Amino acid sequence: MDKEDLKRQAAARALEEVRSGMKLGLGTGSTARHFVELLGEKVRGGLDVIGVPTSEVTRADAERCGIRLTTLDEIDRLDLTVDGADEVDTRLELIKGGGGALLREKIVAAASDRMIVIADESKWVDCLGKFPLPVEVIPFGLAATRRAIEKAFTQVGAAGQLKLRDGEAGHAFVTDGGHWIVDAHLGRIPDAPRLAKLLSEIPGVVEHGLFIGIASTVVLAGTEGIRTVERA
Ligand SMILES: O=C[C@H](O)[C@H](O)[C@H](O)COP(=O)(O)O
Repeated sequence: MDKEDLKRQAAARALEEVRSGMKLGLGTGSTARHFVELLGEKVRGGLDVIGVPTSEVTRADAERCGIRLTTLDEIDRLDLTVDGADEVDTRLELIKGGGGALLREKIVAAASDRMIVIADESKWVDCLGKFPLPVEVIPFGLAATRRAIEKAFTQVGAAGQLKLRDGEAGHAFVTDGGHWIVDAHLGRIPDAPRLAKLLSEIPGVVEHGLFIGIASTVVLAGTEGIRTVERA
């Protein structure tokens, strides 16, 4: 069984939580794409749901799958967001943003009554940080923002290289929101909740990939089967 099979299994389990009439947040990434595709099959079979996509890529996938879409300007709350993660720790805190969608993902997840994270077992970690932490920034004053981010790392006892994410043709990667991303190769994040707070206070930081206190449930698919972990 390869990793894509595991991702699809996790997505299928999350789909069991979806009922007609639900307003859904549709995540971004390869695991969330399995959920969107499986949801599309159910929609074509008569399931009546509406979704808010967390990226332009997911919008295109959802439209291709025939899922009705709306925005958070049209509806105020979502019943459930289903999304992937780059890392999930034992407290269900997350690193997200490996695909650059963290800002819209966090806005949508925060507007949802529940967030189910779907992942293959490789995403489950004891301590966040081995995956580089994405930090979404604006280009203006970037050197000052980088210095402030590095100071925040020091304050939580973390350290590592901060790298501007490359896009196409040698330009910086640009998010759906028109911002840039710096990835922090920290290795370990000793106090993720405190780092999240410190990063959020930096003027040039638009958002960061630490999702603290947001995920309700994680569905992990592994070679031994599927495990569901609820936030304590
Ligand atoms: O920006 C991308 C999102 O945060 C994804 O949910 C995350 O990177 C996980 O993606 P994948 O399911 O492809 O590992």
